[in-house]
Amino acid sequence: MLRIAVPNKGSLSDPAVELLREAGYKQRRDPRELVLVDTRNEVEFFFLRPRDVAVYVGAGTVHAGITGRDLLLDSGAAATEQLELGFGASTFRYAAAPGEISSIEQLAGKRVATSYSHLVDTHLRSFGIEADVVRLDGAVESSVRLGVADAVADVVSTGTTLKAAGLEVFGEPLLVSEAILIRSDSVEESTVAVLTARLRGVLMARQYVLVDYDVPSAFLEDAIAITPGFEAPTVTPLHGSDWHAVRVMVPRIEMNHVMDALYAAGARAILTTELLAVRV
Ligand SMILES: Nc1ncnc2c1ncn2[C@@H]1O[C@H](COP(=O)(O)OP(=O)(O)OP(=O)(O)O)[C@@H](O)[C@H]1O
Ligand SMILES: O=P(O)(O)OC[C@H]1O[C@H](OP(=O)(O)OP(=O)(O)O)[C@H](O)[C@@H]1O
Ligand SMILES: [Mg+2]
Repeated sequence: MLRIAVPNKGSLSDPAVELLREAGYKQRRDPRELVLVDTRNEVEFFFLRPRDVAVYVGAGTVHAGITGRDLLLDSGAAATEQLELGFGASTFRYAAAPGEISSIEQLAGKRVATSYSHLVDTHLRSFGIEADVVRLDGAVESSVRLGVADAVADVVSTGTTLKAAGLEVFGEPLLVSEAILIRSDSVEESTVAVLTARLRGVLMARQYVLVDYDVPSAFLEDAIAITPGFEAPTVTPLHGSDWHAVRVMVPRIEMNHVMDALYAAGARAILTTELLAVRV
């Protein structure tokens, strides 16, 4: 049975559960449940701390998991990024009190507080900088005000937490992160092929809509130029008339522009439909 690790709390937990549910997997209703067996899909889900997901997957006792790229890199686990999941976006950045430290070089000899000590150690070493990395469990933004560190390295999403702590980012981001599906290095890629295809299918269904329209044959090529689709749109002649029906996938964010352009090009009966899941 395939074993999958899922964050049991924090910002990745709800979107991860929602994604798996949309992909047809049974998911827990009670946040206290730690294990859930989906017999229909032959999958066992383990709800673990976000930081521990990569550790279990790296050990190979769990085949795959959902975590953040930043957490995977910090763990140093023997696991590989398999698929970007389109949520939990963040950057990982250095920050300090304004005017105190404004470049990575100035961190030499200073104390840097973080919950991601491996990631920060590795980054500083790659710049040849010797600094004292202070490992904290969370809420690292308070460490400067409380005199435990001179700078922090932490997850930044909206920047609200940093601002409230009176800190400003400096230097280039250490990395750009988002939620990812990871696979243990000790399992074949084929082990997680169905899981990956299902998740990719949900992500595509979220990004695309299905557009149907009728168009006079004389304007068919103009309309197809507006909606080229992935490979080619499905084109069907309409019975007893000089019109064609077209069905094509369109990126959701372009949907309204595409409908306007199709109408202007002579298309009519333009319908847009939500997709539930996709395999391409
Ligand atoms: N405010 C946020 N917006 C988007 N993603 C975030 C945010 N905070 C954290 N993340 C992402 O979520 C993951 C960390 O999850 P989270 O902070 O929920 O777990 P944790 O810090 O291990 O647990 P906890 O905060 O409960 O101690 C990282 O991949 C991080 O990039
Ligand atoms: O840029 P923002 O939108 O303000 O979000 C970033 C904050 O979110 C995370 O904290 P979390 O809630 O996970 O608490 P933690 O520090 O205890 O992990 C992260 O560690 C930052 O503190
Ligand atoms: Mg956190």
